This record gives sequence, structure tokens and C-alpha cells, in this order.
Amino acid sequence: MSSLSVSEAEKKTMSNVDSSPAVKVQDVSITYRTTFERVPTFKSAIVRFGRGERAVREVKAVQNVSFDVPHGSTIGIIGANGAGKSTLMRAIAGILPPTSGRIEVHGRVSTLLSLGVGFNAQLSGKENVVLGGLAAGLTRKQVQERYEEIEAFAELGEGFMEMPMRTYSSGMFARVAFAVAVHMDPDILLIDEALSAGDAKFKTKAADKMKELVTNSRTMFLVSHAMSSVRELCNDCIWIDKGKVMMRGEPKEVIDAYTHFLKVGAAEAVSLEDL
Ligand SMILES: Nc1ncnc2c1ncn2[C@@H]1O[C@H](COP(=O)(O)OP(=O)(O)OP(=O)(O)O)[C@@H](O)[C@H]1O
Repeated sequence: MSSLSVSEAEKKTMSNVDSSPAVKVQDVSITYRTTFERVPTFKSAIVRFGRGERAVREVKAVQNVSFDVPHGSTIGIIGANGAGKSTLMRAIAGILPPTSGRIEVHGRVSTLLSLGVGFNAQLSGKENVVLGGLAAGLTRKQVQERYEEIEAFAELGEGFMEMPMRTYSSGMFARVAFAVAVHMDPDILLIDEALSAGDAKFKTKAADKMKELVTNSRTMFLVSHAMSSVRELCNDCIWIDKGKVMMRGEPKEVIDAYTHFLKVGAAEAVSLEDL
């Protein structure tokens, strides 16, 4: 590193890409097994005194997925409902262990998965910010130092940070969740549909903040159905379908292939945004 000339170092910073991967996903499969009571017919339910038959349903949500994500990338993860995007994000976040395969994560991860997971709705916004910060590994002092910035970023309005989060609208919830996630100093930020709940003004602000994080060489995963966000913010893209990687590459090309696959064509794809 020290032997690099200034111009080479600058180039490296501009390209935002470090040679070792921030995330390495190797042949990962994730299967959910759900047991449930099956009551086949009304008659047999009566015969069985209301007890159903125990059945197991397996869903192969992610199947043999492998990819590397270099430091400084902003990678969009796209695909239809139920494709396995959130499952993959939960595995990268370390919330859900893969059924098989291996995931390496190099750096500190901050997640914004399914908005505000981990928040306690009975507690105030302020209390949740503190808990979120401590859970992310910050010291109490560091949380206190960042609190004002987080509060200012969330812009909830007078007094709302002191109110229990159950009294918040989903957009307000999203604002706090986003503000916390981006102020945790993450090396790797996982964002799952975060922008969908905020209003237009907050979406712009959130997008600017994400661009700033990426400029500072952070790695970001953006799971989204909003193709415009992926096109605007990402420099890399993975399309997942039925738990498998269909395509990886330039966001524009991957989005084109995906929208073509959905048989809507590129023109209608714009009106599909923000679904
Ligand atoms: N906790 C769970 N238990 C059982 N099955 C699950 C669970 N979570 C997800 N699944 C199943 O795994 C598959 C992938 O779901 P996942 O939430 O990862 O999809 P997704 O691509 O994020 O979808 P969406 O765009 O609708 O958010 C689906 O078939 C879903 O029914």
C-alpha cells in the first residue's frame, strides 16, 4: 500500500474497490422446514377429534448460490417475490445459518432488514436508538455522541423520539431504522427494501446518505423492487429467481434481462417501479 504512488492510490480510491472480497458466499443453500397441522377434510377432522395430521413442508429458499462482493461495491439484489433475496440477506447478516455452504464476511455489518427488526415497539425511539447502537457494538458514550445526529437525520418532529414506537407510522419507523443503520459506522450495509416506506423527501435524503457511504468505500447490498433505485445507486447487480442466481453484472443489463423475463419489456418496467 505504502509503495503506491499518489495517482495510483487516488485511482484505487476512485474505483472504490479493494482486492479482497468484503463478502464471499460459497455454495450456500438454505432450506426452511416448517411443521404444521394438516386437516384434510371436515369429516376426517371430526373423526380425529379436531386433531390434524402433522405435516412437514420444506422450502428450498436458496440453492447453491456462490458469489464474491468486493469492498466498495454497491450491489443490487433483485428478483420476484419469494425469490430468496431476504433469506440470503439474513444469512449474510448472520441471523440465519445456511443449511449448507459457507459465508465469509470481512468487516462490520449493519443491517436494515425488513425495517426495524430488533426494535421494541413498546420502547421510545430514543431507547431503541440506544439499544440498537449497543447491539451494534458501540459503547454507551459513542451512542450518546451520535444520538443527536441520528435524531436530526430521522426528522420525526417535536417530541416523537420520546414516544413509544408503536405510535409511529410505518414511514416514521423506517426513518428511525434507517438513521440508526447508517450511523453505526458500518463497513458493510445490508438494506432490504428500506426505501419503500419513506416519503419522497426521505427517500432522496436516504439515497444521498447511501451514496455518501459508498463514496467512503463502504460495501452496500440493496434489496429492492424499485429498479430506479438499483440503477441509480448500484454498480453491480445480482438477479435471483427461485433461490438461484440467474445473472450477475452491470445493473442496467441485469435489470433489462429481469424485466424481459417478467415479460413486461423495458418501457413498462418504469411503471413497475415502487411496486
Ligand atoms: N421463516 C420462514 N419459514 C418458512 N419459509 C420461509 C420463511 N421465510 C421465507 N420463507 C420462504 O422462502 C422463500 C424465499 O423467501 P424470501 O423472503 O427470502 O423471498 P424474497 O425474495 O425476499 O421475497 P420478497 O420480494 O417477497 O420479499 C419463499 O418461498 C418463502 O415462502
